[in-house]
Amino acid sequence: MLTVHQLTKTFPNGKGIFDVSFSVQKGEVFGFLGPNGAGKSTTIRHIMGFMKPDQGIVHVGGLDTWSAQGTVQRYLGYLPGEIAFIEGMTGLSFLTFMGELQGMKGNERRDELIDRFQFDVKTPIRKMSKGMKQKVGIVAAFMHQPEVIILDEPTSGLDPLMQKVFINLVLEEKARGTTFLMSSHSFQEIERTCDRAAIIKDGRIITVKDIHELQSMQRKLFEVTFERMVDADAFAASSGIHIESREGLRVRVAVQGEYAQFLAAITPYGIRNLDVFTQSLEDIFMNYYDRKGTIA
Ligand SMILES: Nc1ncnc2c1ncn2[C@@H]1O[C@H](COP(=O)(O)OP(=O)(O)OP(=O)(O)O)[C@@H](O)[C@H]1O
Repeated sequence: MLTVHQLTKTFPNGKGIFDVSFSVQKGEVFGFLGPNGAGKSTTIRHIMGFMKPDQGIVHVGGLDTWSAQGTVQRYLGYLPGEIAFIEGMTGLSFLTFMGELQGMKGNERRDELIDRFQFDVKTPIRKMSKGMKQKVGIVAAFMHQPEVIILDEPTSGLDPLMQKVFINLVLEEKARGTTFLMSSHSFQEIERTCDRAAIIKDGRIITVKDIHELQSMQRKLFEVTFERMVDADAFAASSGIHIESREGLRVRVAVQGEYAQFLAAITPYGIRNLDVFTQSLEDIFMNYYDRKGTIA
């Protein structure tokens, strides 16, 4: 449904994207990850047909997004990283304007989405918080029910409740066969929605991974606070457990998949508290990259 083939764009300062290739199947949710300045937005702007590549091509539904810009736009929904709203508009006047551009028939879906995301459409956009503006942008990307939706950091600025509403909306659209490309920093969002994810660093794709493979690479850090110092000492001396750090009664253990072994190792002792920290998605990829030292 979406093919990015050997896409290259070099800016005058030497930065840009280089030989970027991946494809997204119909009904697939594809995550696009990478640190700041990695090239996510530049790739997305090419996918949208806003920039002419130096080399390479982007196809959506078999059409070249640069040369067939006008036609392709009708199949696409887009949430930019930073939305440029037109001065003086309210949420509703912006959505009406966008609906007309998209040739949208009927406002039922739009109004249903406004209702779900719970915001006052009559508020002037310049008076809206970042989160409210983001909600307007999400409604604009989804309301015309496009076949392909491109989202640049969709949940930035949304509170946890609204992040859930968003995730459910993506899953619902995915079930209807909508194709997604989504840049994100949130593991939860990627884990709950994506089938595969690519990471880009310094303008180059490092790897494309199935989400289950990604989950199995994820390390969790358990922080165990023991009741007694003697227990903490005994646990810290157990074999097969990877101790990250220790401060008195508090021991931090890194666990990657071997949960049963970890649970068996703490069971004999009195535990005052147990906390768990999840390694960020970027850390996983960065570790993977550092370990391999080569492009996978
Ligand atoms: N129009 C431009 N002119 C010159 N350099 C640019 C231009 N647009 C982007 N860049 C540079 O290209 C690189 C990739 O930028 P891009 O905005 O695509 O990154 P990103 O992955 O979206 O980052 P972020 O997570 O911060 O949004 C950066 O080094 C950026 O400074």
